[in-house]
Amino acid sequence: MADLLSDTEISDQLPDEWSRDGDEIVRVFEFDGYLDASGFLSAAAGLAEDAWHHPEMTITWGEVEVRLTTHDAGGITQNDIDLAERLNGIHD
Ligand SMILES: C[C@H](O)[C@H](O)[C@H]1CNC2=NC(N)=NC(=O)C2=N1
Repeated sequence: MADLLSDTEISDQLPDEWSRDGDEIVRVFEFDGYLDASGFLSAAAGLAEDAWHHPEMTITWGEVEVRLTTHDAGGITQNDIDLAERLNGIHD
């Protein structure tokens, strides 16, 4: 199981456009419309399944909010940081 990151490690490693919210890291990805957002959601789900690390994702018109935490560890681990970077990679 992945170890919890320290506050310093989290702040040092937060990927671009992500922020910390307690025991989660969060980013709102923006899109031109609902179908673009849903396409991202589907691709993100594939990356999550591939990583076997699953975020909470909320889709609204033109936005997908992604929240990551490691449930097994009870907080933020390297798994969250790594998946956040991969999600940035399919959006930015
Ligand atoms: C049994 C355990 O829940 C699974 O191995 C995986 C599934 N996906 C997961 N996703 C997240 N975000 N945290 C986990 O701890 C986690 N665990």
